[in-house]
Amino acid sequence: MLYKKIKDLTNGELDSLIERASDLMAVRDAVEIILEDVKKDGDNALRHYTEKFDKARIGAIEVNEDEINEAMTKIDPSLLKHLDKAASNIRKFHEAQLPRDKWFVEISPGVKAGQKTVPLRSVGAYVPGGRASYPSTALMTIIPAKVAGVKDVAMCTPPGPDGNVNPLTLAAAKVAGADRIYRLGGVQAVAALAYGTESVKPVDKIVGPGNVFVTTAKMLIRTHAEIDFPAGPSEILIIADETADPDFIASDMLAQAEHDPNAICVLTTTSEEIAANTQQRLGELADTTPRSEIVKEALQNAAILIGTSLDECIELSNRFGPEHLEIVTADDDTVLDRIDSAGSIFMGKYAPVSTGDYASGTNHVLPTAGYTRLYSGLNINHFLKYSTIQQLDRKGLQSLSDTIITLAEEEGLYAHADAVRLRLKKNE
Ligand SMILES: NC(=O)c1ccc[n+]([C@@H]2O[C@H](COP(=O)([O-])OP(=O)(O)OC[C@H]3O[C@@H](n4cnc5c(N)ncnc54)[C@H](O)[C@@H]3O)[C@@H](O)[C@H]2O)c1
Ligand SMILES: N[C@H](CO)Cc1c[nH]c[nH+]1
Ligand SMILES: [Zn+2]
Repeated sequence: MLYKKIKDLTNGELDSLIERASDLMAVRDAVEIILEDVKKDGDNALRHYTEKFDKARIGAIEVNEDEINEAMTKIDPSLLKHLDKAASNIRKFHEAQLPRDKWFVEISPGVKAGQKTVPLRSVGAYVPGGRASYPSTALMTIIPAKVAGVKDVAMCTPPGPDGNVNPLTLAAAKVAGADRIYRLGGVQAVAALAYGTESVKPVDKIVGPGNVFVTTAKMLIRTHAEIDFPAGPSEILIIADETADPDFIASDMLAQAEHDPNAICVLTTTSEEIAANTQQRLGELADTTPRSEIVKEALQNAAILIGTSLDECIELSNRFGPEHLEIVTADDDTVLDRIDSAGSIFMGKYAPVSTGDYASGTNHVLPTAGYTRLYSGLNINHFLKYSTIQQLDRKGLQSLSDTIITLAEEEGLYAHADAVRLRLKKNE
C-alpha cells in the first residue's frame, strides 16, 4: 500500500495511480485470440472457452423458460422481496432520467426545430459471475434498458461448474424483464453478443461491467457493436477531513477491495490521524474478512495520501477520476461543487458505496480506470438515441432562404441553393 504525503509523491507514483487504463490493455493479446475464435467457430468456441474458464460443459447456450421458473421457486420469498425493493428504487430513479418523447422549439415564425427520442433496438447486458455473483447488476443493466423502451434485451452471465446460472441472477433478470438469457461469461460472452453465433443473436450495444478480460473485450469489439464505456475492476476514492470515522473509511475501502484483486482503493485526507488509524484498521480487517485473499491482493494497489489542504485532496481526486467517490468532511456540499470527474458520489458518513451498489436507485455500472474523465455512469441515455426534426412553412423557408442560398453557393454546393429557390419560385 502506498502511504505518503501528496506533495512527496514521485512522478512515477502519481502516473501509475492516474494512468491505470494500461492495466486493461495488458491482457489484449489473450483477449484477441478468444474474440477471433468465437468469430470463426461460433458455438463450438463458446463451449470450448466455457469449459476452459468456467469449468462447465454446457449443452444449450440459451437458458430456457423452465430453468428460469425453477430458479424462481428456489428463492426464499423474503429474498425476492428485497430484490423487488431494489428493482423498484432503480426503476424509479431511471424513470426520473427519461427525457421527453418529442419536443419542438420555434426558432423563428414558420421555422420549428425539434427532437424525437427513440430506444435502441437491441442491447446485451453483461452480468459478471466469476469471483462473486451479481444479481444486482442484472437489475442495474436490464431495468434502465426496459425503462428506455428497448424491445430486445439479452443477458449473458457465466455458468457455475454444473452449467447452471446462479438462481438469484436468473430471478433478477426475470424481475428486470430480460428477453433472453445466455449462460456465457468473459470474453466469449462479449464476442457472442457482438458477432453473433448459431445460438446467440448479435446486439446493437453491449453494456455492463466485468473484470479486465471482459472490459478489454468490450473495448475491442466496437467495430461490431457500441458499448457503454469501460467498467472494469471496482474503485473507491474517499476525501476525508478530521471529522470522518476511520472505521467507516476502512470498511468502505474493504467493500470495494473484496470485488477483485485488481480493485483500487484510495483515501486522501487532511488528517494524519485519520490516515494512520485507517491504515491500522485496514490491516486488521484484511486478516479477518471472509474474502481475505482477494482483499489482501487488492490492498497492495491501495493508497493513503495525506494532503496539506482539502484543495490538494480534491485536485488529486479530480485527476484520479474515481468510479466511486465518498466525501466525508465538515462541508460536503462545498467539496461536491468542486468535483469534476467521478462516476457516483456518496456524501456524508451515512452514504457508504454499498447504498448505490444495491438499493438507493442510482446505477452501479460506472466507468473505471480514469474513464470518468470522459464518460458518465450507466443511465437512460445509454439506451436511447435522438433524431432532430425540422418543420417549416413557406414563410419560414422564405425567412431563411438568403442565408441558405448564400452559404451554399459559397461552399460551391449549388443544388443545395436550388432546393430552396425551386420551392419559393413555385406558386402555392
Ligand atoms: N465498474 C463497474 O461498474 C463494476 C460493477 C460491478 C462489478 N465490477 C467488477 O466486475 C468484475 C467482476 O469480475 P469477476 O471476475 O468476478 O467476473 P466476470 O464475469 O467479469 O469474469 C469472469 C470471466 O472472466 C473470464 N476469465 C477469467 N480468467 C481469464 C483468463 N485468464 N483469460 C481469459 N478470460 C478469463 C472467464 O471467462 C470468466 O467467465 C470485478 O472486477 C468487479 O470489481 C465493476
Ligand atoms: N461496487 C460494484 C461496482 O464497482 C457494484 C456492486 C455490485 N454488487 C456489489 N457491488
Ligand atoms: Zn460493490
